[in-house]
Amino acid sequence: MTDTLTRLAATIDARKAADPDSSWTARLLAKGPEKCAEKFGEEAIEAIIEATKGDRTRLTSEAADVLYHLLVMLAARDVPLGDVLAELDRRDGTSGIDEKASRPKG
Ligand SMILES: N=c1c2ncn([C@@H]3O[C@H](COP(=O)(O)OP(=O)(O)OP(=O)(O)O)[C@@H](O)[C@H]3O)c2ncn1[C@@H]1O[C@H](COP(=O)(O)O)[C@@H](O)[C@H]1O
Repeated sequence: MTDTLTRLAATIDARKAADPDSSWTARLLAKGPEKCAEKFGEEAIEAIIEATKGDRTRLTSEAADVLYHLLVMLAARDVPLGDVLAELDRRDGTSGIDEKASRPKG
């Protein structure tokens, strides 16, 4: 899973210098980070719709779209996937319930 995402992130990074006529990623990146973020939001909503309906096949496909567009959005803002994975590693073993309870009240 991580290998797949790392490979895809590297492909997306390489597309920063590609021709928008031959690469969908390059075309998306050329539209700017705001458009990439908007596109990610659209894909997330499509995944939400399929999750709500309960169609596992369509949800799988939409989830793949979400992950691809998440990586494009991160690339558009020069946030390395490695930083996100490191943040997940940092959280590993900390229950969300415990983390929430430890937040300052107010
Ligand atoms: N994983 C993907 C990937 N997932 C989705 N898409 C494209 O994202 C686009 C989404 O377009 P739309 O907005 O029309 O999507 P949609 O939601 O399906 O369409 P509607 O419901 O809105 O009609 C489609 O053209 C998909 O083909 C992707 N394009 C590229 N990749 C990966 O990126 C690599 C590089 O691609 P290029 O940059 O095109 O060389 C590829 O080898 C793939 O590994």
